Amino acid sequence: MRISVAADSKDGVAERVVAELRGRGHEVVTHGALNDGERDDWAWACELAARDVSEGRADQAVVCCWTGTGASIAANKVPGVRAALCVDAYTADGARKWNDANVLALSLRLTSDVVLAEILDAWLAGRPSSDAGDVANISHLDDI
Ligand SMILES: O=C(CO)[C@H](O)[C@H](O)COP(=O)(O)O
Repeated sequence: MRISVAADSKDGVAERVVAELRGRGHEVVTHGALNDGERDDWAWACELAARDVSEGRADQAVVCCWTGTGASIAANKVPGVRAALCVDAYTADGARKWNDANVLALSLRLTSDVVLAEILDAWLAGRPSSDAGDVANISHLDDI
């Protein structure tokens, strides 16, 4: 897959996200602090990654900030994006299975290297279940 990754800092697991995805064979596009000289602004960088998904330049995105909250809020402002802040593999699996989430939000502070690998395994293996059809019940909010 082609996956956009945004972060407002290289702290924590930011660069590890990119390495883990590339190591799994994915094509990675980076935004924000992951690119030398680019803005280290979470709202700006995470919007870019989310727009890559909504405008078809990426299949999925991973958005990161220190807490993960701003990253998820910024991404969820973009129409067609369903960003889920995931703290463990169970949440990541549920986000794909039940919410058909297309953007993974992570906390750079909270996510350890080990948990990151578990989250990515679950996220990348996850497929929307029939329950994910409930997502249609919120799609009208994209127009607001
Ligand atoms: O977690 C975040 C937003 O949700 C940011 O990473 C945190 O606020 C730090 O940002 P800044 O370096 O701009 O103060």
